[in-house]
Amino acid sequence: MKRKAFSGTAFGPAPVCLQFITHFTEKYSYTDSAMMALEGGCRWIQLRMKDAGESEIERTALRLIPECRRRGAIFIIDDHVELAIKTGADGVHLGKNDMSVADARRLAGPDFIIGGTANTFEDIQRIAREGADYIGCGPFRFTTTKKNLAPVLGADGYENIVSQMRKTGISLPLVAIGGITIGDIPDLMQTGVSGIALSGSILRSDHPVEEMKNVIRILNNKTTGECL
Ligand SMILES: Cc1ncc(COP(=O)(O)OP(=O)(O)O)c(N)n1
Ligand SMILES: Cc1ncsc1CCOP(=O)(O)O
Ligand SMILES: [Mg+2]
Repeated sequence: MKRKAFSGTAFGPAPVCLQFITHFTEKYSYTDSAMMALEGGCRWIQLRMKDAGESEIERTALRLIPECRRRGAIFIIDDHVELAIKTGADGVHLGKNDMSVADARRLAGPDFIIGGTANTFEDIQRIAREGADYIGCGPFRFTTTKKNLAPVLGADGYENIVSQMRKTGISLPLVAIGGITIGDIPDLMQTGVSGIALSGSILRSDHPVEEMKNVIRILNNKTTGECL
C-alpha cells in the first residue's frame, strides 16, 4: 500500500527521503550497486539502466524486487511504466521526455508510486497537477551520471523552490538530486527539501556500503520510505 505524504506529527518530524539511483562502474554492476545501497540501509531503490534493453531491465528488476521486499524497501524503475507494472515494482520515475505523469497514473492506478522530474517551480506545478507522489528536483550541481543536464540549482535554487511551494500549498515530497555528496547534506537539508537521491558519490567512495551508512547517520537514521 502506498503511504501518504506527511510533514511530521506530534510524534516527531517527518522521515527524510533517501533514494539510491542504480548505476554501473568498472567495479560494480547495476545489481551490485543496488545491493550495496540496501546493505548500507537505504530503503528506496530506483532501477535506472539508461542504455539497457527492456529484457535486461526486466531481468534485473525481477532479481532486485525480492531483495527490496525482504528489507521493506521501495523499488521503482526509471522511465518504463509498463515494465514497472509488469514486474510488480512499487512505482516509476518519469522525466520530461517520458510518459506524462497523468497518463502513467491512468494506466497504473492510485496505489502506484509515480515520481516526476522538475528543474523549475513551473515543472513542479505541472507534476503536482498531474498527480505525482513525489518530485525529483535538480540538478543540485554538475554530474556526469546524467546527459543533457539542466542548469544547476545549488542550495539557493532549492530554497527558492521550497518557498514557492509553501506559498502555493504544494506539499509533495521534494527530493534533491544531482552531484550530491555526503558533505552537502547538512546544508541541503536546511533548504527545506524532503530528502535526497544519490548515485555517483556512493559508488565512487572506497566503501559504498559504509558510505551509505554514513549518509543515513547524517540524516539521523530517519530514512525509511515512509516519507511517501
Ligand atoms: C529522483 C529522480 N529525479 C530525477 C530523475 C531524472 O529523471 P529524467 O529527467 O527522466 O532523466 P533520466 O533519469 O531518465 O535520465 C530521476 N531519474 N530520479
Ligand atoms: C538521474 C539524475 N538526474 C539528475 S542527476 C541524476 C543521477 C544522479 O546523480 P549523481 O550520480 O550525481 O548522484
Ligand atoms: Mg527519464
